[in-house]
Amino acid sequence: MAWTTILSSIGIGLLSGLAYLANTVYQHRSKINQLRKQGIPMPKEWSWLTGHLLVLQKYVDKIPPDANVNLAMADLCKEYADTEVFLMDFWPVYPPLLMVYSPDTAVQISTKYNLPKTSMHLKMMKPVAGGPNLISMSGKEWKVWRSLFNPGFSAGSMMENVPHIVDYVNVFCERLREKVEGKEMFCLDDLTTRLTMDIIIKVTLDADLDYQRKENPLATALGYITRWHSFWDPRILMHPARPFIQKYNSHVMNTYIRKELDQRFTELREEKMTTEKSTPTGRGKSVITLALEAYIASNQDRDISTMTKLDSHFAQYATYQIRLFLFAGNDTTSSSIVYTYHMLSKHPSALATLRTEHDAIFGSNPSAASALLKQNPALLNQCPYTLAVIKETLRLFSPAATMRSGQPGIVVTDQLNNSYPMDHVGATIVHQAVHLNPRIWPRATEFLPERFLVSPDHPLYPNPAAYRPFEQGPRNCIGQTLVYNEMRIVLVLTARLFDIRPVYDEFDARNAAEESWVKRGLKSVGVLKEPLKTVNGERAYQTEKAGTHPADGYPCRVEMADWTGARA
Ligand code: HEM
Repeated sequence: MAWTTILSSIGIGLLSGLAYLANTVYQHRSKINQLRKQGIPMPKEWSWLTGHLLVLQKYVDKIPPDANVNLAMADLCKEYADTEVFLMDFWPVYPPLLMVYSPDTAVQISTKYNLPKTSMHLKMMKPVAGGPNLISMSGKEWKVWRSLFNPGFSAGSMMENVPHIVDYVNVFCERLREKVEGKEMFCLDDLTTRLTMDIIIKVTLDADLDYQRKENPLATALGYITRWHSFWDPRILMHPARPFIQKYNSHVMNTYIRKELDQRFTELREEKMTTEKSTPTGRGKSVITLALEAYIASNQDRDISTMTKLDSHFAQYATYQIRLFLFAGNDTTSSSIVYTYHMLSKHPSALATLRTEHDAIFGSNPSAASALLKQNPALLNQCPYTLAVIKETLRLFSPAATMRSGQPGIVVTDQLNNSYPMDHVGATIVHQAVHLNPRIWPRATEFLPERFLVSPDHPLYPNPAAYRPFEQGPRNCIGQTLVYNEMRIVLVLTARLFDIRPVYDEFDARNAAEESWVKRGLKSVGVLKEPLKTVNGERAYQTEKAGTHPADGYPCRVEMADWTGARA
């Protein structure tokens, strides 16, 4: 009797669970079905069970297994060239999203309505930041933290960082020289990631890690978190080891940052107690300093001598933001530096124009540029072609995108004036697609830095709404001035000294030679397939590794350049 009761209770529990699940699926999919009936453009292979998940998979299968999912999405976008907006039902993996690559619709989402972030943002960014952060926050909470950090990332503040960046780039040059001497093949991505890590840690924590020369627990922990992070790849997201690895490294990062916060707080407190000024002087506005100044300012009613330690809630939130800066400021910039070298190696005439510009601004001796930049950081602003090269690289290889939540009553329109109600759907602006939109960009796939230098009446002049590597509107990237400075300094100090070229053929041949005989045998009888190695003919495709690192870390060789330029 007791058994029958237990079994029937389990049965009823299971049935109720199934009924709840079926009802949730039905409720969700019927909303999409309704939009389908209203004629909202979307792939027709929609299913009540899987939505559009399998549709995207078809495109993912056409690119290498480690390629960035946005490259597959950009391919799918081409099928909606008339509207430049279509719906993808990714639920339950992601919310259903309008895929947008029309500049005008993008402006409505980012600027006109400034739609909030989705609940997925916190979920996706939590392993990286540890908790709520500038990327995931919305509304008032976001505004408070953003205004707190805006001055620290201002153009003026960033100019103050130029001398530090020059020092780190000089170490990067030394490392490149070692590679020249060693005549070895190496992964450029590793060197640039260490460089950008040194820079972002200096700007954020005011600390010198010298990570280009030696290991450091903070940088290593962030490296692990990044390697075990993905916005899409189920092989990483569902890996059973992932939560443990991330938890451990999260702890390492929190401990390190908390120690820095406490130490800097004690310094600021002592400084404040011994000076009359309310804000400390003599220290650059590093992110950590700004956060602490705000904390002290918000406690002005308290006697500073009684504030012996940081409020733990504040310290926790400040740690999340600092972790975000370290993540956001490292990988994206490092990949972008690699892609700039890649473009220059493919376009020798652009490289020559860039070098000529550097000769004109910094004189014919490349080694003199460091000292000149330190003396007068504003010289960076006299290099328009250098900036154009960077902008064009970021157009062709954008490392990010934006996702926003829907809102009841919001309706966006496409270029044909079709309406898209956003009551139940969010939106993603697909940067890789908007930047290659052939309706907007003449010769869209070509590397033409001059498009950023021509006057508005020139056919190449870009539509400002179509160029959005850092997004637009109030939620644009806080770090963009830092990125432009960093990348310009790297080019000024390296482009005339080194010739860097990719050596994927050599890398692939070496790997093939080292392949086990079992693998070779299985390939020869067709059991194992040779994996795809290019996307649209590009071997250095963007991968799923956070920050869209180039495939296989960009194997390359470097030689001293025989540029004589102005000296000739
Ligand atoms: C090439 C390098 C970079 C690119 C392409 C890039 C791109 C972007 C994009 C597209 C967004 C909007 C994301 C969204 O809407 O969800 C964003 C936001 C953000 N980025 Fe960057 N970023 C870069 C480097 C940096 C750096 C160096 C920092 C330094 C701290 C940084 C910090 C942030 C932060 C904090 C946000 C959130 C801003 C907010 O919502 O208020 N990024 N970035």
